[in-house]
Amino acid sequence: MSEKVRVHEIAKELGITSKDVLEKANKMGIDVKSAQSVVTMEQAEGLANYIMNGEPSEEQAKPEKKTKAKTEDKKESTPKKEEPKAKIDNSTTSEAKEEPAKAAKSEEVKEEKPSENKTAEITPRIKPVVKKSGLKIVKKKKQPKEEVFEAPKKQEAVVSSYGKMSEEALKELAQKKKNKEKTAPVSKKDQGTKLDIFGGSMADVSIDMDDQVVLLDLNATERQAIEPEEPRKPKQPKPIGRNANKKQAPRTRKVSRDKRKKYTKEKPSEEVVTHVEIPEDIRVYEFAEKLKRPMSDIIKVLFDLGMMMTKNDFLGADEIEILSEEFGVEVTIIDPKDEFNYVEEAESQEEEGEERPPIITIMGHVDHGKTSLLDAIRKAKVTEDEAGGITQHIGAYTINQHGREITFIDTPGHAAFSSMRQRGTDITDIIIIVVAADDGVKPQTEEVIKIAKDSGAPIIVALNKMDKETANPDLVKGQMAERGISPVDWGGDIEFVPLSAKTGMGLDDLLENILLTADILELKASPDANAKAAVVESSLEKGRGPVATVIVQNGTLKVGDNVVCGKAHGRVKALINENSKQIKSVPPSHTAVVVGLNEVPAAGEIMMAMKNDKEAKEYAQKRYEYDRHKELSKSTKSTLEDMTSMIAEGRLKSLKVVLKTDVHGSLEAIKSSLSELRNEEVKIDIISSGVGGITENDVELVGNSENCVLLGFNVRPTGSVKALAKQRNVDIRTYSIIYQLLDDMTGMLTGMMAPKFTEENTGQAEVRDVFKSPKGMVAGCVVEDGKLIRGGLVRVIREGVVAFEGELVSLRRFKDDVEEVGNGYECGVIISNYEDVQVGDVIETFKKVEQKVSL
Ligand SMILES: Nc1nc2c(ncn2[C@@H]2O[C@H](COP(=O)(O)OP(=O)(O)OP(=O)(O)O)[C@@H](O)[C@H]2O)c(=O)[nH]1
Repeated sequence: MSEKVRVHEIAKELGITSKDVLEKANKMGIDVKSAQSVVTMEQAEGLANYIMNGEPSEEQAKPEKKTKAKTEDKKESTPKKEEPKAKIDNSTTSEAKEEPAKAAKSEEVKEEKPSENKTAEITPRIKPVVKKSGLKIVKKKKQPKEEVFEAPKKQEAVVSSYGKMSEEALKELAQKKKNKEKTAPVSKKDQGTKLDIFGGSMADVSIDMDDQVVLLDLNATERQAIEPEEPRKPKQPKPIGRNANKKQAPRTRKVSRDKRKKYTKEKPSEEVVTHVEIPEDIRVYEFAEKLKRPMSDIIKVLFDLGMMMTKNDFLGADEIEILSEEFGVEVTIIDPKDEFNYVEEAESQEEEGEERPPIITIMGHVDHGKTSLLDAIRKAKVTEDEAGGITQHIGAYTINQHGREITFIDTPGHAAFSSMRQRGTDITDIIIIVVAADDGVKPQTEEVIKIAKDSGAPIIVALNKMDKETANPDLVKGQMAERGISPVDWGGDIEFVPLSAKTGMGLDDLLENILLTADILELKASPDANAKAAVVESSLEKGRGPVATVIVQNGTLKVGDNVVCGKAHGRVKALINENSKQIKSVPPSHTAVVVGLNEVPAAGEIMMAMKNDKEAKEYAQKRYEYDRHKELSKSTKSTLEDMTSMIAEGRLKSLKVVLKTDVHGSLEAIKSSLSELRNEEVKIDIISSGVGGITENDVELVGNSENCVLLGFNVRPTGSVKALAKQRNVDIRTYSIIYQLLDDMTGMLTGMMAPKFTEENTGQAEVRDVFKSPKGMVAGCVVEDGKLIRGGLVRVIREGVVAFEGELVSLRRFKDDVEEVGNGYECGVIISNYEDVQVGDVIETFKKVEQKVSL
C-alpha cells in the first residue's frame, strides 16, 4: 500500500507524456507538480484508469464487491456491445488493431485469458448516460464461455491511451502477473526495472487484445465528472521538502512491517537500522552511513528507479521517501536549525514585562532630510562628517523627550542600501517616512511605503522642509493618499506632521505623535530576562576587533555576558553608547556598540546572552557547521541542477572582483548591487570579499587572477600592500561613495562588452559591363538607387542572393577616382579579391556603424 510511483513512470507505462498525466492527475485532485512527483499505487491505478477510460477506477473503490458485481454485470453488458463495435470499425486505425492482436499471440497471455470478465468490468462504464465520443469498447468475439470462468480476479485489458500497447509493456505486464502468482519475494532488481504502477489489480490483468479494444479519443467533449469512488486517503503529511515549514514537528514516515521484514530477509545485516534521524539536506553517502548500508546499495536502488546519483549528490524529498520504503526504515527529518535556534527558545520564555521605549526607523528618499531630522532631534550635527553627504551606515541613537525615551535608527538613503533598510524595519516599532514637502513622492519614497506597509508597523509621515517657500504639503498628502497613505485630516489614519529639520519647527509635534503611537502599541520588555539584541551594524575595528552596534530588544545586555550572535560568540568586554561613553549595561530598546566577539557578525543577526561561555560557543559552532553545510550543499546543487544555465553562463565575460569594506552592512549592500550589474554578455564575479583593510593576500589573489580588480570601500591600502600592488601591477580602486563604485564598475563592464554595429546601406548599382584591368575585374555599373561610396563595404547580389561580400578597391567615373557616385550615373567598380562579377549583378555599398553599448 505504501508503494509509490512517479508521474513519468506512469506516463512511460501508458505511452503518453508526463504532462498529460500531470494534467489528468490534477483534474483528479492529486497534488502533483512535475514528472518527478510521486503518487501512491492507488492513485496511480485510479489515474491510469482515468487516462484510459476517462473515469476513475471502480475496482479500487469496491474491491470486495468485485466478484458479485462482475457476475451481475455480465448479463447486462452483452446487448450493449453492439453499438460500440460499429463505431470502432470506423475509427480504429489498422495499427491499433494489429498491435493488440500481436500481443494476444503471446503464450503467457493466452494462459490467463479471462475475456468475459473484462466485459463485466467494462460494461458499467458504458452504461452511464455519458456519451464519450472517444471511449469505445468493442467486444470483437462473443464468448458464450461466461460460466466457465468462476469470477477470477481479472480486469479489462490495459491499453495505452491511444488504443495500443507496446509489446514490451505487454511482456512486462505478463511478467508481473507471473511474479504475483508465484508470490515469490520481489527481487530488488525487479523493483527497479519494472514499476507496477497499476498495483495488484492491474498486475492480474489479462491482456487478450482480441477481445476488446479500448480507444480513447482525446477530443472527447463530454466526460463524466471525475469523482473518485472511494474517498481518497487523507494525504499523508509530506514528510520532507526543502522549503517545508521548519517549525513543524519532526515528521515520521512509517513503513509497513512486511516491507521491513522483506528487506531484512533480503539483505541480512549485522545491525538492522529501523529508524534514522536525518537532516533535510543529506548526501547519498551520508544516508548510507545512517542506514549502515553500503553506499552501492543506495546508488543501485536509485539507479534502478532511473535516478543517476553519485555519492556526493543530495537526496531530495522524493528520493528519501523511496529509499526509506525500499530499505524499510522509519525516517524522521530533523531541522538542524533547531539545534541552535537560541532565539526561538528564548522567545518561548518571554513574559510580559515593563514598558520600553519605542524604536523608530526614519526612511525616505535621498536628500529629503532624514539625517538632518535626526540631527535636529538630537541637537547634534552628523550630516557634515559623512562622505559625499550621504548616510552610509545605520546608526542608532536614543533621545529623551520630556522624560520619555525614544530610540531612532537612521537608515541610509541610497537605493543600494535597501536590503539594510529592510532589516531596519524588522526591529522597528514605528516607521517615519520623511517626504520633502517641496519635492513630493519620489521613487525611493514609494519603495519605503512598500517596505513600511509590509512590515505592518505604524507609520507617521514627516513633511519636511516646510520652511521652504516651494513647500506644498497638500500635494504631498495627495500623492501619499494615492498610494494608500491617507492623512488623518483627510479622513485617513496616518498622521502627517509638517516640520522643518532646518528651523526645528514641528519637531515636538513629531515626538509627541511618536509617544502617542507608542502608548497605543503598549511596548513591553523584561529587563531581567536574558538579553536579546539585534545587530544593526558591525565592523572590524583596529584595537577593538569585531564590534557590533546592537539594539536590545529584551532583557539587559551587560558587560561580562556570554553572548552568541549567529556563528560569532564571545564575552562582552565593553559596551559603548552613542556618545562614545563606556557603559555597564544596556536596557531594552537602547543601543550600544558591543566589543568582545570573536568574529564580525552579520547585520540583522540576533545576539543572545547565554548561561555560560560553553553554551554560547556550542550554539555558534553548530551555526557555523550548519552554514558550512548549506554553502556546500548550495554549490553541489547548483552544479547539478543549473547545469544548463551554467553552461550558458560560460559564455559570459566576467570581471572578477575582490572586495573589502569597512563594515558588514556596506559589504552586503555593495555585493548585492554588484551582482545586479550584468546582462547576457557580461557580469561581475566576486571572487573574495570581506570586512577589514586591504591585505597582501588580497593583492596576491588579484595578481594571480585574470581580469580582476581590487575594490576597497572606506578602506585604503597601506605601505607594504601598496608596494606589493605596484610590483604585481594590481589595480586597487578605493571609494567612499557607493554610487561612484557602481558607476566605475558599470563603465568597466561596458568596456568589456563587444561593440555592436548597425549596417547603413548607401545605394545599389546594376552591372552593365565587365572588363579586365591590371587591378582586377572592373564592373561597369549604373547607380540605380542612392549612391555608391568608396571606403565602405560592398556586396554583390545575383538574382536576389548575396554572392559575395567584401571591400571596394576602386570607384571611378571615367578615369577619375571618386568618393561617391550618385543615382543615375555610370561608374567602374573593382572589388577586392573578386573576379567573378557578372553582367546583371547588383552591387551594393554599405557602411558598418558602431553603436554605443550600455549595460
Ligand atoms: N531648507 C531645508 N533644508 C533641509 C531641511 N532638511 C534637510 N535639508 C537639507 O537637505 C539636504 C539633505 O539632507 P539630509 O539630511 O542629508 O538628507 P538625507 O535624507 O539624510 O540624505 P541621505 O543621507 O543622502 O539619504 C541637506 O542639504 C539639508 O541641509 C529642511 O527642513 N529645510
